[in-house]
Amino acid sequence: MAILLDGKKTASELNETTRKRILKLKQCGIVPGLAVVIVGEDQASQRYVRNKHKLALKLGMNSVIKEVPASITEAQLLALITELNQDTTIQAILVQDPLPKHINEQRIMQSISSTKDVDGFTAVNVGQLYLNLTGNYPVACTPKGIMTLLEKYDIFLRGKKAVVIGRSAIVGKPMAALLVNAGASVSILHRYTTEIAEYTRDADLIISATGVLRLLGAEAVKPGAVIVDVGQNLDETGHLVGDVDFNAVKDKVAAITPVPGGVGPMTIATLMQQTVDLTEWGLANGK
Ligand SMILES: Nc1nc(=O)c2c([nH]1)NC[C@@H]1CN(c3ccc(C(=O)N[C@@H](CCC(=O)O)C(=O)O)cc3)C=[N+]21
Ligand SMILES: [Mg+2]
Repeated sequence: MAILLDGKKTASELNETTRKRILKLKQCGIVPGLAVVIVGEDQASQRYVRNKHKLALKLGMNSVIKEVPASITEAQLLALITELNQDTTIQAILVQDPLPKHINEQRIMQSISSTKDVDGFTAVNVGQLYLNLTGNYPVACTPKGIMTLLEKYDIFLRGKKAVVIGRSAIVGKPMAALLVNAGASVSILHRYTTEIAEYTRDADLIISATGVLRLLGAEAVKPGAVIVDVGQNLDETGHLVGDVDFNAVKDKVAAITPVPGGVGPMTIATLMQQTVDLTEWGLANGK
């Protein structure tokens, strides 16, 4: 059986550090504030947002949820973001993806102040990541959380063959940038890749973020590979599972993230970590 990359445990350790940082800030009269904007009533999104809210409160931060109907106009949503950009009690803003089709998602995400962009979605923050600049800037929470998890388990990346499946702005692209910056050789696969297994069979590290049930089985992975599963799919029995056929690969690979209890909790813990980062960075700039 492979080593389980325990995201639940690693996240709770990270959350403990975050809680202490918040305690210190509060002793100076500063309370980190996270605003989460949720548009419409998508079931999964509502559950994620509730979980984030509960954790934020537990760690002692100020958590604000802005729930708006799916019928909101783009102009109204832009006005809400402007309001949050100017709100001095809010240090971090997250607009829950996906947004309704009548709203231009990029226009909304790019309207978030780059100094409050806790997801690292704005062009200036993406650019800093891509250029591997040193200094303080937020990075997309799921890929950053994955890097924290790989580090925790001493997974060596320099010179390794990594395959990222999925090219989204939220996971695949920032994940690939982080891995390249860490010295891995990275292939980004996506819906137009004709033969995924051609790449994954040779990979030392596979990050799958597709939402396709059982995308990868035993024949698609190399013995001793490390598997990170970002998928959140429901199987035929209604259980939450990833993209990878866990039971089929677990005795072949060296390490694998479980779903649930792998990447998901790391994403939320990283969101909390970066809310405190943004708060502290704002202080350093005298804001
Ligand atoms: N602006 C934005 N930033 C995001 O980071 C973002 C987003 N929009 N939209 C949706 C996706 C998805 N996402 C998840 C976070 C935690 C779990 C998570 O905690 N999963 C648990 C299971 C939770 C359950 O019970 O369903 C686990 O895997 O153990 C899952 C998915 C963040 N996202
Ligand atoms: Mg994709």
